[in-house]
Amino acid sequence: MSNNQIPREDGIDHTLPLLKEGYEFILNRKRSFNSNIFETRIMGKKSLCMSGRDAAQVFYDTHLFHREGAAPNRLVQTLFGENGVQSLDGQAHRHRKEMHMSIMNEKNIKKFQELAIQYWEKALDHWTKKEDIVLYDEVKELLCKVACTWAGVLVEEEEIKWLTKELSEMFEGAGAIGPNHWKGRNAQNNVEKWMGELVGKIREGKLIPPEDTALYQYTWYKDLDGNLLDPSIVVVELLNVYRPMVAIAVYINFVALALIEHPDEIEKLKNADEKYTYMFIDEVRRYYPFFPFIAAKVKEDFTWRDYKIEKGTLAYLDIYGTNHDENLWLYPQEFNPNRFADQGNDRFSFIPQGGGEYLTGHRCAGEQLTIEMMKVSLDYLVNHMDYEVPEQDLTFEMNEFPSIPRSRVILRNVERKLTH
Ligand code: HEM
Repeated sequence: MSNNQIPREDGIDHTLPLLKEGYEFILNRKRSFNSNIFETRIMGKKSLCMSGRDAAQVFYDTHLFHREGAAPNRLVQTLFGENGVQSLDGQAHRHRKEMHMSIMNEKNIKKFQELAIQYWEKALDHWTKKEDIVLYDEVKELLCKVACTWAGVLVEEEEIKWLTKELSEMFEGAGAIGPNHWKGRNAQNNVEKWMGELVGKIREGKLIPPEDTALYQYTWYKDLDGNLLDPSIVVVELLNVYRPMVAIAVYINFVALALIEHPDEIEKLKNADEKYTYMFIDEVRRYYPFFPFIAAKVKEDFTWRDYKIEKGTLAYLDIYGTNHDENLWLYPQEFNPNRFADQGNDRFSFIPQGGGEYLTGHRCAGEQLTIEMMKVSLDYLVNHMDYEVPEQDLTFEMNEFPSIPRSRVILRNVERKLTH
C-alpha cells in the first residue's frame, strides 16, 4: 500500500515563478523539497514535475504516460502544429515516427554533412568580406539553405531570407508571451500556406522532388488505413523537420560561446580525435539551456516510489534539471567535456533532445543530424577560420525560451585559416 503524499507546493498558481525562474524552476523546487517529484500548479492546472534519471525512465514508459492533449495550446500553435507526431501515441505515433526516421538514414545524414560543409564554405567566403558578422543570424540562414536543399525544396535566394525569418519566429516565439508569441503564430500560418502549395503541386505531378527527400517521402506517405496523409498533416510534419533544423543555430551559437568562454578548449580540439569532438558537443548540449521540459499525461493510476500517481494528471519531465542533476553529474554547473570520457550509453540520464527510444518513444528524430551539424560547425570555428571577438554582451537569460546570448555572438575580421 502506498500512502505517501507527493510533496506539494502551496499556493493557487506558480506560472509567474515559472516565467521568472525559467529553466531552473523545477531544479530549484527539487532541491528545496529534496525530492525528484513534486506537485505544483501551472497555468491553473495541477502539474506533476519530475526530474532525474529514474523519473525520465518512468516518464518514457508508454504504458504509464501518453502525449495526447498534454502540450500547452500555445506551443501547438507555434512549435508543434496540430496533430503532429509529438501529440500521437501508440501505433499511430510509431507509424508517423517511422516516416521521420526513414529519412534519417546513413546516406541522408552523409548528404546533410556534405551540404553543411558546402554552405559553411560559401558563408565563409562571404564573411571574409565583412567587418563584423552576427553569427546567430548568419548561421540560421546557412541552416535554412542546408535544410531546403537537403529536404528537396527549390528556394530562391530572396525566399530563403523570408523562410529563415518565418521559421525563426516560430521557435523564437515558442516560449514567448505577447507580441513574439503572435509573431510565431503568424509565421506558422504563413509557412504552412507556402508549404501546403508545394505539397499540392507535388500531388498534382507539377513538381517531382528526389525520392529520398522529406518532401517526397512525406507527401506520398500513407496512414495506417492506407490513405495519403491529409495535406495539412504533411505540412505540419515537414515543418517538424525545417523548423528545428534552423533552430540548430541556437546550439551552434553555444558552441561558439563555449569556445570563447573556454579558450583552452580550442587547442585541445585542434589536436583532438573524433571522440573528444563528440564529448565537447555533448557537453555543449548538456550544459547550455535549450529545451526546458516536456509534457505528458498520466495514462493510468500507478505507484512510483510509494507515491500514488493518478490517471489524467499533467506531468512535466525536467530536461534542463536532469542534465544538471548532482546525482548524475559531478559539478554539473561546470563546463567539462571530459565528463563524457566514460559516460555509458544511458538513454535516460543525458536527455537534451529527449530520452528513451526513437521509434517507440518521442526522442528527437533529428538528434543525429543536430550532432553532425554541430560537428561541422565546430570544425569550421576551430580549424578553418580566424576571427576576433569584439566587446559585446554574451550573457544569456535563464528565463527565455530559447535562451540566446544577448549579442547573438558577433565575430570580427573573419578570415580563412591559411595553414591547416
Ligand atoms: C536544434 C536542436 C534540437 C533540440 C534541442 C531538439 C529537442 C527535441 C526534444 C526535447 C524533443 C521532444 C522529446 C520528447 O517529447 O520526449 C524533440 C522531438 C522531436 N524533434 Fe527535435 N530537437 C532538435 C533538433 C531537431 C531536428 C534537427 C529535427 C529534424 C530534422 C528534429 C525533429 C524532431 C521531431 C520530429 C520530434 C518529435 C518526435 C516524437 O514526438 O516522436 N529535432 N526534439
